[in-house]
This record gives sequence, structure tokens and C-alpha cells, in this order.
Amino acid sequence: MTNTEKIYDKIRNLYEDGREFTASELSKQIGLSRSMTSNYLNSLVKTKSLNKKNTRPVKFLLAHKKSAFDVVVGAQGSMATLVEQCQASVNYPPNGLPIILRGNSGVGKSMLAKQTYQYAKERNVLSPDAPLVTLNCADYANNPELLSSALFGYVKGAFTGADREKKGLLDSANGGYLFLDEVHNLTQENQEKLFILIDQKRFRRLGDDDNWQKADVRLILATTEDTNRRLLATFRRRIPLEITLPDFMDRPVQERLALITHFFQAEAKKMEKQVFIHQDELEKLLYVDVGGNVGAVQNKVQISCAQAYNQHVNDNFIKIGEAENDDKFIQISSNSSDELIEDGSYKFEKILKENFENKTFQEVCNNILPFLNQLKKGRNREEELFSTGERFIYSRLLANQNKLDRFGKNITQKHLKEIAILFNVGQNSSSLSIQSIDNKEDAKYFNMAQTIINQVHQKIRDSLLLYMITAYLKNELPIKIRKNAIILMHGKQSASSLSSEANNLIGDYVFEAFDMPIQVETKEIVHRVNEYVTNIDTREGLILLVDMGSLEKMYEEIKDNVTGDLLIVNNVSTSLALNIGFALLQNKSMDYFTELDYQQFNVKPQFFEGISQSQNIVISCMSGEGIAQKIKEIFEDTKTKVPIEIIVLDFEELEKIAAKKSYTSFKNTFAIISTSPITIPGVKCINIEDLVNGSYSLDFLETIYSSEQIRKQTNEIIKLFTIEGASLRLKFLNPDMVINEIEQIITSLEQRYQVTFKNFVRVNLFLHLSSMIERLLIGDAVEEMEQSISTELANFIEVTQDIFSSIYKKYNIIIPLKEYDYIYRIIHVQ
Ligand SMILES: Nc1ncnc2c1ncn2[C@@H]1O[C@H](COP(=O)(O)OP(=O)(O)OP(=O)(O)O)[C@@H](O)[C@H]1O
Repeated sequence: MTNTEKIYDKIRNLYEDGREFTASELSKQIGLSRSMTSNYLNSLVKTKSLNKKNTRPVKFLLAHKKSAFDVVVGAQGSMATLVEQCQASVNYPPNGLPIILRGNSGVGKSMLAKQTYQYAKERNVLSPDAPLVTLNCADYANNPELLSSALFGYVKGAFTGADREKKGLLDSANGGYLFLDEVHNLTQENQEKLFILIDQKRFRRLGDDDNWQKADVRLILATTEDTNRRLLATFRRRIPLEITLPDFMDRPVQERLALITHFFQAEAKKMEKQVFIHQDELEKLLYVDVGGNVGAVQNKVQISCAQAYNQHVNDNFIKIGEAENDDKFIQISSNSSDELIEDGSYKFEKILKENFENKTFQEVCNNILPFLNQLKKGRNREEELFSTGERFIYSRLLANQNKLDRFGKNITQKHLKEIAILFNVGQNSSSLSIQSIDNKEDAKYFNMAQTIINQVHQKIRDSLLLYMITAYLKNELPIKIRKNAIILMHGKQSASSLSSEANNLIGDYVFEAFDMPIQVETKEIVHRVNEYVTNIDTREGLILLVDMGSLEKMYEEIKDNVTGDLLIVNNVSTSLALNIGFALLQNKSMDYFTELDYQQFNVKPQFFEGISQSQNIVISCMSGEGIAQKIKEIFEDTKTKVPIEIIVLDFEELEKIAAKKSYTSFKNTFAIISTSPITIPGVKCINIEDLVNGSYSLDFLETIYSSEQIRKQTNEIIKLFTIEGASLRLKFLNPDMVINEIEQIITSLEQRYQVTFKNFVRVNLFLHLSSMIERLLIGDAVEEMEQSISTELANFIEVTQDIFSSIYKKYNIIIPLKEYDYIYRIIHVQ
């Protein structure tokens, strides 16, 4: 081996996963100087063993060389481990290991044997002219003697008619591979002879008890049977690697499609014609278990092509299937390296990893559209579909589009095409680890994504794919409604059709439907609803619309799983659903729904107030949810002594509950931590101001957190409530400028009201005003005022309007009344 080859070998070991590396990274790994390493790297680039990227610093990566296993469909997917085992059997020193391939007839054992032999030549462990000799032992099942003579050869006089010495297949296979198919047909005696061959590399010819023949032969055995039952234990033990191949129907849909495409492409080439296949025919091949495995599918493909050929002798194409609807024909890509199917996971593994591996769901959401754009690069038209895989997925989705109607979102053909593009590369990448998420807020997107995936894959659960489609939907078809609402009705489809109708009229995914056919008991339905409710975010409340009778009493059984308020209304009708749905679209508060005039609908509401059924700490900030969220993060810790839920509650909501004296809402609340003072009997209420100025400590939390955790939490809160801490929270405004502008406003307010604000009020104002400007700039408006404005507030607005005019002008924003109300209340505390 030359030095360059040695370095190349090391690089292969280190960076086989396709990672990029720099010369200095490699030089550290292999202990050579950087300049020497660079020289080697450049000569490897010249021989096309490496690819070079002219970035700064320059990066290198292994070039994907054609390998013997490239022709094995699924070598990067469900057969990846098997292929690795075959490779290991070839490379194992000094002479490789024998292997046994197990699997039903037609799963691909012979082809895997052949490619293993090719790979051995590719790796130079065999000479280029090394032989591959195949023997199907079943052909000799009734004549073991004949099998022995074929395999080991014989000497003159070994049996009647043996008039001269004859060599056997072991001689022919010397220096190469012997593939013994249906090996369970070997007699015990022949198995014993073979294990001597494995142990000692020698054998005796039939009829020769004196002389040993030498043979340097590598063995691959194959069987459809249970090897423990059909082979001698002593023989079986000598073959350490048993590789089991999966049945066709046990492989992912994408791989089944790749196999079918692969076979059609081979036929297309032979016929020199393009192939179009009707979607129904393709589905039969994909989803109907034809029995007999890959081999049988290949036969079916050949037969269908042969039949179609007769009808299209004079055309340059063939069509397979009934032509009742031309839209349903899918063209089999003529490109034999239909890369978006077959090679999909390899080619895209790297960018899939970069964008999605171990990423949070939020990061997946941020990366999904740029990732899609990368996939779309090089297409003639925006949503042109490249491969058979994409086309198949798209036509499956299109054919089942009616099942997606119920969400009320306008899912267009463009969406379906983009989903098909993502689907094609996202599926079957189960090797990628992703963060598990418990994302109740996005439950509706997950529901939609799962429904979409189910139209293509019924069996396979692939979480990366689910995250990708969910993230796509969240970007492209945002759901505006935050509260959850359910329609629950007797009858097979009453709830489904009412919710679908309402969702479509409202244009958003408002209602989830639960149908209750006669034969299903209420208990079962309650169970299903509860299962659903525990997986969604009910902090902002849940509205349940039911039709009649037993369903009305459900609330007792559901309320414990609802974090926010629960409202149940009976006698649901289209007009009630629409009224509620449109109000939800405007994000009306739960109070609006409890106070609605239900008499006009002739219905009876039941209301249950709740915050959470588990032990909780409530965080509430007048200065906006963003800061409350930040404090929530400070308190959220997986290592608490007892489980605790941290709940963010709008300060106004908190005040309302307090005003209504409905204190049962806080029965599980350990403490309320807020930026403005509030009193709720029976609950510990802490004003953050007291924490920041040191007059109160968090030590009372020691039943939940360790003293170290409490110290850290206190520090982080104090840090957050400094101007610096607050300016760190700004996403795109320049903190230096904003600090000055807000300082000026605060000074003007002080002058106008002849006060000096306490430090905490200052920080609170800073936090609120800076995040308000950002929110208004990105159009993330707060809800409108519900009650009419008080005289004090009207006064405040009038007196201070000129003070705020500087930010009006500079940022071209209008401060809504509600924001004035917040600012007024922050100041008013003092
Ligand atoms: N993963 C695969 N990729 C491409 N072609 C495959 C694959 N698996 C099987 N085939 C093709 O399917 C056909 C049947 O495979 P093969 O003959 O290797 O199966 P087998 O398990 O050896 O069957 P038997 O036990 O009947 O001999 C072959 O034409 C083979 O090329």
C-alpha cells in the first residue's frame, strides 16, 4: 500500500459518514504535519477519491465511489445492516468469514451473494479473475453421492463408471467464492466434509481416503429453512454470520416502490419504450401481498410489460392498466439512477442530518422551507416532480385529497407537490435521531400531518417524516385558532360532517370531530376524547359541543384532563358551531363564551373553570407573555423533587379569576409569581419586584427544587430584570438605540407625573416597551380591549400621546389601546 492509499484508508475510517473535514482537523487525527496532510489530500482530490469545497477554510469529503452494493435496492435503507455484515465477512482477517443467508424464496439471497463476491474483488481481497461458483444443492436432493462428487470431485474407481479422476467445484472455486444455495439439502456427511474445509482448508475427493487436496475457497451458503433445525450444530457453529433478509411486504413502501421501479426500468430498457403505469396497478404491486417476494414481483412486472407490449407494438411507450382516466397514469422515470427514490436517503442523508438531526421542533420549523428549496433546485418549473417516488406520493395524496378537506385549510396541489417532495426524502431515514417532543401546542398540525402520511404509508411510523410534514404545515398553512374545540355527536358521521362543514366555512382547523355510532358505548367515546384532550394544549380552554343525552354529562369525566376552562354546550347545530367557530377565529376569551346568550340557540351551557389538574406554579407578567415564558424556562427543570407544571397565565386573566373569587381554579397551585402585585386567598403570591430587590426569597420552593437550583433561578431572574438582561431579549432591534429611546420616554413620563420611578418599574417599562415595539413591528398584535376604556386610561393616553410620538414616527407603528392600558398599569403600581 502506498502512503496515499494508507491515508485514504484512514480517511475512510474516520469520515465514512460523509462528514466534511479540514486539513488541520485531519492532520491532528493522523499525526502528520498540516502541509504534508494537505499534499496527500490534494493528490486524493486529483484521483477523485475526495471532493474538495473551496470554502474558507477549504473542506474535504469522501467522494461516493460506485460500490458493488449500489445495485442492491435498500442497501442504504432496510438492508443497510445486512450489507454491512456482508462487507464485514469479506474484510475479516485473514481470509474473511463464511456467511449464511437466510430468507424466503425470492428475497434476494442469490443477488446478495453475487454482490458480496463483487465487493471482495473491489476491495482487492480477491484477484480480478477470481471465480464465483454456484451450486444449488436442491438439484441433488435425491442423490447425495452425486452432490459429493460434483462438489469434491472423485478418483478413478470411486464408483461404477468413474473411469478417471475428476476435479470438483471446490477446485473450480479455488481462490474465489463458492455459493451453495438451498444448503439444507446437504447430507450430514457432506456437512462434515465442509466443516473440515472451513477449519483446515483441505478436502478429500470421493473414493480417496489417503490424499488431501488444498482449497482456498470462501463460502456463502443460503437457505430458506431454520438453520438450527436443518443443519448440524457442529457445522452451524462454524459459520458465525447468519444474515436474514426481509420479505418484500416487510420493507418500507419507498423501498418497495424503488424495487418495482428498478424492474420496470430494466424492462423499459429492453423494450426501448417508455413505461406508464396506472396508479391502481402500481398500488396493487405495492400494497397487495403477491406472495413469493421480490422475485415474484419482478415476474409480475415482466408479465405486465409483455402483455402491454403487444398492444403498443408501434408506439414508443407502453401503458399498463385500464385507461379510464389518463390523469392516473404515472410515468416510470427512465433514469436508471432514479436518485430521488433509490439513492434518496444516501444523497440527502447529509443535508437531512444538518437540518434535522437532534434539532428541536422549533429548529425543524425554521429549517424546513430552506430545505425544501434546496430539494427544488434544478427543477425546470417550481413544483416539477422529479422521480417516480415523488409522482407516486403526489398522486396518492391527490386521489385522497377529500380526506384532508375536513381540516378546513385550503390544501392546494402546490402544497401536495411540495409535501410529496419532502415525503420522498424524509421517509425511511429512521437512522437519524431526532429529539422527542411533547408538543401539545402543535397537536393540530401533527394530526394533519399524520392524516397526510396515512394516505401513503399505513403501517410505518416514521417520526422524522412526521416532524417534517408537521413543520411544513405550520409554516405554510398556519392555524389561527389557539383554543381547542370538539364536536361530539351520535351517529356514524354526523360530527365529522358538521365539523368539516364548519371548518371549511370558517377557513381554519377549528373543530375536531368525534363520531359516536350506535354500537359504540359512551364509555369508549369518553376514553377516546380523554386521550385526545391529554395530547392537546388546553391552557386557553376547551369547548365541547355535543348533541344530546348522555354526552352532556361528560364534563365530569373530562374536566380533570383540561388545564384551562372547559365549556360544554348541548344541542349542537350548524348555526351554534359557526357562531362559536367565528368567535374562536377572533381569539375571543373564554369569558366571552361563558357569557354568550345561549337562549337564542335553545341550548344549555355547562362551565368548569380550571387552571391545571397537576401541581403547578403560575407565572404571570403584565409586560407580555414573552417575559413570562422566559421566567417559565428558568423554573422548568427536569430534575425537580416532585413533578411540577409551570403555567403561564395572562395577567388580565389572572385578575379576572381573582375577581370572580373562583379560587378552586388554584387548588393545585403552589405559588403565583407575577410582575405586579396580586392577592388570591390561600395561594402564595410573590411579586418579582420583591425577589429582585431582595426582600423576599424563593426558599419556600425547597420542597420542589434543591437549594442550588433555587440560587440559580433567583440569579437568573435578577439578571433578566436589569436593563442589560432585558436588552438581551431583543430579537432584532439594536439594544443601544432602544435603551436611549426608552430612557427618554421614561424621563418624560417622570417629568410629566412628577415622580421618580423605582428601579423595578423602570425595568418593567423597558421590558414592556421594547418587546412591544418588536411585536408591533412584526405585526404580532395583542388582543383588542374587551371592556370600554376607563376615564383614567383615556386621560393617560391624552396626556402622554406626545411622549410616545417619537416611537410612532420612528418605527411607523400605532400603539393599540390595550398596550396603553398595560403601560398605564405598570406605572400605576407605583
Ligand atoms: N434488493 C434488491 N435489489 C434489486 N434487485 C433485487 C433485490 N432483491 C432481489 N432482487 C431481484 O429479485 C430477483 C430474486 O432474487 P434472488 O434470486 O436473489 O432471490 P433468492 O432469495 O436467491 O431466491 P431463491 O431462494 O428462490 O433462490 C432477482 O432477479 C434479484 O435480482
